[in-house]
Amino acid sequence: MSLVAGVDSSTQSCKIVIRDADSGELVRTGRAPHPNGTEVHPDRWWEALRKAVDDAGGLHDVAALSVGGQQHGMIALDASGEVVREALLWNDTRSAQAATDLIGELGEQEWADAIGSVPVASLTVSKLRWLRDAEPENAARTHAVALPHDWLTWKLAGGKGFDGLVTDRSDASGTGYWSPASEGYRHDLLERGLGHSALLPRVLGAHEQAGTGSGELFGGLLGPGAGDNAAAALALALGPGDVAVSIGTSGVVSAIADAPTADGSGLVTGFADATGRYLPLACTLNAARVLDWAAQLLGVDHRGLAELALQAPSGADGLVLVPYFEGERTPNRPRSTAALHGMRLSNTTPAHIARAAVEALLCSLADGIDALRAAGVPVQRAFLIGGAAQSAAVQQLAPGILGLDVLVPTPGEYVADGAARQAAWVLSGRDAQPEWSASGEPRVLPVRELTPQVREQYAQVRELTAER
Ligand SMILES: Nc1ncnc2c1ncn2[C@@H]1O[C@H](COP(=O)(O)OP(=O)(O)O)[C@@H](O)[C@H]1O
Ligand SMILES: O=C(CO)[C@@H](O)[C@H](O)COP(=O)(O)O
Repeated sequence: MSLVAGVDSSTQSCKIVIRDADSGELVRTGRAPHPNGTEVHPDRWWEALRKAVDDAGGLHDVAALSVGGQQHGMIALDASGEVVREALLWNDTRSAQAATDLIGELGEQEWADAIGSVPVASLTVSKLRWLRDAEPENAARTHAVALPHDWLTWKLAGGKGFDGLVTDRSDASGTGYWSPASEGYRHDLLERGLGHSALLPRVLGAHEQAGTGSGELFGGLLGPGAGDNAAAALALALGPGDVAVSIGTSGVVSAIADAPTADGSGLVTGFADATGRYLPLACTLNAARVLDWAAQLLGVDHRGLAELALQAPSGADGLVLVPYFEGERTPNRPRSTAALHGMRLSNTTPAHIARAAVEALLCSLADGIDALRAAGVPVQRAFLIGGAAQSAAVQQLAPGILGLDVLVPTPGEYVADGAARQAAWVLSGRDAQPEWSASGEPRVLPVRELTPQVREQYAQVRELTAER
């Protein structure tokens, strides 16, 4: 029996799954937390990976490993491979003005045609422009630019020299200087951001080997890895009409497409997937943490929050939360704040507030699904994944608000699973992906009653927020 490992280095934690390479059967798992904040030294991610590996009982018997990770994070490396400054994460919005400047120079549709997406604060190219303008000395020292999953794969291989710095097309497509349509880097756009050229990771094919581990933490075969959403799509084996709805720190709706998208409105980012196809996606900054906020405010745990939310009526008697606590990316409102509308003495009970929080989260994801449809992506059913997908209230309200049958796969780490599946693919040396039979059938939650009034009252107040 050969074993493979998949890593999810996500915003809040590092998770690892170890599975049988042939059947996909789960053998063991591990996890470790990441520090809070939107500016993190990559060494903290390496430390968390080491702890997660320990927690999983080590990698001594693992033949191949791939890393999936949070997308877009800017890791600037100097000529000797040292990190120039803390990485700026996908949800750091200080680069909002830089994104606006980049759009002003080229135009929305021109960016979408060039790289599949219109720059927002999250994209790496906007963060590099911020670095150029705010920290010119750090920009000048930047010799190479990597993403979180590229850097961790490189560290596993020993972290020496730049020949081993590799990435895959899914994560490259979230940088803002790689074109899914032409499958190549746009060095001109990198230079437009950073102000000078820099070395970029080599983009590997979907199941191409990325070398071997150095032996310090892992000595087996390394896969190319993937952006987290592409890794989850690999694990779910999404088909036409399927949408993955991921509720982690980010709220993401994504689908597999056979052709690249170029949405000049900026609502849908036209990324690549981890199999050679495409992954149109809409991503919000406010998802699981909206429920974390509500639970903390009301002094309950997540089970208690779900119970409260299910006690209140649909629409929370007109109490509507606009959940832009962290600013927002989709729609692009980086300076926005959250707002609670329609407050009356009678509808501000804990149950109403809990209900408004869950409805706000689902309405913002439903807006993302509308944007996918408007970009020509067929949408028929939704797979619910990510930490907050386990909320009973989210599960119960999702079909009515999303207007779709919802499938809840067996609780698990779908990003890490997708990375493990990629590792098995690399290990097999075959062109076809491994057929894994081990994952159980998802639970189907059919649409019983549509609740369009919840989305209508949300749409009425969605624009009414103060700037930070
Ligand atoms: N039962 C639950 N109900 C609501 N939220 C939950 C539940 N379980 C976990 N979460 C939340 O999910 C988030 C972690 O999900 P995860 O997908 O791992 O995030 P990320 O990928 O961004 O690190 C946390 O904010 C956590 O509080
Ligand atoms: O920015 C995006 C997608 O474009 C996010 O999906 C990040 O990749 C972070 O994901 P989580 O850690 O929240 O799952």
